Amino acid sequence: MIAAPILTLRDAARHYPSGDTLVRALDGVSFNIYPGELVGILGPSGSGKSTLLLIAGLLEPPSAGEVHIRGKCVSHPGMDLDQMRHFRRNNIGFVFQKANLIPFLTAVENVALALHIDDVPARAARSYAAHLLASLDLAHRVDSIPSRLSGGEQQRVAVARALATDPGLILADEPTAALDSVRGRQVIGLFRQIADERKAGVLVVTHDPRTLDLFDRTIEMNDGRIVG
Ligand SMILES: Nc1ncnc2c1ncn2[C@@H]1O[C@H](COP(=O)(O)OP(=O)(O)OP(=O)(O)O)[C@@H](O)[C@H]1O
Repeated sequence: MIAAPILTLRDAARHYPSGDTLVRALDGVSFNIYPGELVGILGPSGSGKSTLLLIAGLLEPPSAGEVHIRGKCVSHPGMDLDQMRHFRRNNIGFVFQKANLIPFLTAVENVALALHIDDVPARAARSYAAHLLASLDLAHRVDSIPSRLSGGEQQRVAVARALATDPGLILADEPTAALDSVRGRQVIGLFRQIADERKAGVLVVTHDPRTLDLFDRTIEMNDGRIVG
């Protein structure tokens, strides 16, 4: 039996007014992401990749169309923003180009913070955060502040933070752009492992052709549409 999709976009569009015209940043996009899949989003600058992540990540409602998570409609043009925030916090982890860690907190504190927001008691949050960091080969770095970590280590802490609430869906916007090829491959390798072991769906915007062999498939964008 084929598993149900974790994420579905159905004719999703996002338009921005610009003077007298409308910029069609996303122009009617439909696809499914299944649990355990690692999918790359490719396309030239301005093709709509980041907009697609904004809509799929429930950070903005679409101008038209729907977003479903595990078969439930969680975003459409009239959707309540508080409800979208609720679905986002319970289902989605984000990783960005820069790790954006809080500079005066240690690695373990940065990860545990994601759990404090969900009212997990401090000791349990710290213990789970340390466990997550250890699973990403950062056991020796739990008490280091970000400036003592390499770029690759900082990005692995950001991945641990994204995993803290055990989301079924991970969205990443150019997570390897600031890393050398070896560290970039490690980060995509980590996403591969997360998809395989946690059965999360992982969607990664990437310009990095060196890691494409690690993906199950790619979605190619141009002018706000899927072209391949
Ligand atoms: N808030 C906004 N207001 C107006 N236009 C926007 C807005 N956000 C995006 N756009 C436009 O929508 C189009 C798609 O932008 P988007 O950032 O999604 O592309 P991208 O493929 O992620 O580009 P890049 O690879 O350069 O990050 C572009 O023409 C952009 O200028």
